[in-house]
Amino acid sequence: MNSTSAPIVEARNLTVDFAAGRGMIRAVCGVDLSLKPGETLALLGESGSGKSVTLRALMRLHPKSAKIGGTIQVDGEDVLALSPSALRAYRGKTVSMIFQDPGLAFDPVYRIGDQIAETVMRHEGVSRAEGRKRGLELFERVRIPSPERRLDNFPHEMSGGMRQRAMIALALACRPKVLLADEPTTALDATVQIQVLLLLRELQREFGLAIVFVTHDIGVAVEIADRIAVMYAGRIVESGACRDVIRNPSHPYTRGLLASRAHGTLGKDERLHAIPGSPPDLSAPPPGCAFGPRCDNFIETCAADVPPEVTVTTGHMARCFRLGALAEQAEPLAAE
Ligand SMILES: Nc1ncnc2c1ncn2[C@@H]1O[C@H](COP(=O)(O)OP(=O)(O)OP(=O)(O)O)[C@@H](O)[C@H]1O
Repeated sequence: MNSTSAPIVEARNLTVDFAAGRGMIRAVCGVDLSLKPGETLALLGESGSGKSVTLRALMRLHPKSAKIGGTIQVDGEDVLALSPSALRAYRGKTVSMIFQDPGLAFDPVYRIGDQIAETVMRHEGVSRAEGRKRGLELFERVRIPSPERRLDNFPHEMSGGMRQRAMIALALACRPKVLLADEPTTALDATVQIQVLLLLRELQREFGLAIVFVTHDIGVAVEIADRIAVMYAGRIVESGACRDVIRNPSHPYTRGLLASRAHGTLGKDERLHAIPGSPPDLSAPPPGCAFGPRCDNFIETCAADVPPEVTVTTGHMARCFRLGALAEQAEPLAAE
């Protein structure tokens, strides 16, 4: 990663609202994100915290009914102002996405090699043979065994781990600059998960990709990310370099995430049992700090206002009125 280069992804004061009954749900409230080429940012938080909605907004994949505010600049383009044709080029050539379920990326009735070739042909105007050649190179690169033969597979003919690799190949087919990853390893068993994370790290170095990686698993975030942004109820409540956030977790929610992780590997449904209570109903969020009702350090001020960003150390911030008091109680957490 080049620490002096300008950001390739920059979102400012991003908001996403959905109509819900007679009111609105604010799923993303004033998120700021900045990412340099070759850098990985993990968006970490429990279910419903707004991670996927944020990621989809960067891809402009939110439903038409959603109302989006703020600004998104990617590789110098104003993403929210792209015309339909510019948006088609943007998706694939500038930014690409991988999912937990490769079924979202592949059409089950076409051979995988044809789908990769079609994507390259559509974006780059090359011949089918060229598209196929790119597919073969990518299958070799993501280490799919017998790549020539595997290109002729239908998606259901591959194992879960192999389909995940094929989806990564498809996502990289047009050499994007930014990869958006929505829990791509969550459904895989632990060994395959590590292999896919290592592969993503290698590809990132090779292609200089910037990656935004959504996960509910702090262990996965530590494995893949340079920086971590912790989301709660649509806001980033803590962010910083991975080592700073892990060594000195400053928001009570981040501490809860780390404490729950310290109890062992958690399944998707049993995560975060260490934090009592559940996230707020976004159609009627509590006043002030949304984490307040679950927080052991709650004081009246917390219900009065949304906490501002407070600097913990350079490049590390948390949104909490109690940072000073918490720092005094801090015990080093050895989660690395
Ligand atoms: N199309 C939609 N219409 C209405 N509400 C939505 C829509 N998509 C998401 N939401 C709401 O936005 C909130 C944030 O959802 P989001 O999927 O971003 O959470 P997440 O942190 O990615 O969690 P998960 O890991 O479960 O996907 C949730 O309350 C969700 O119900």
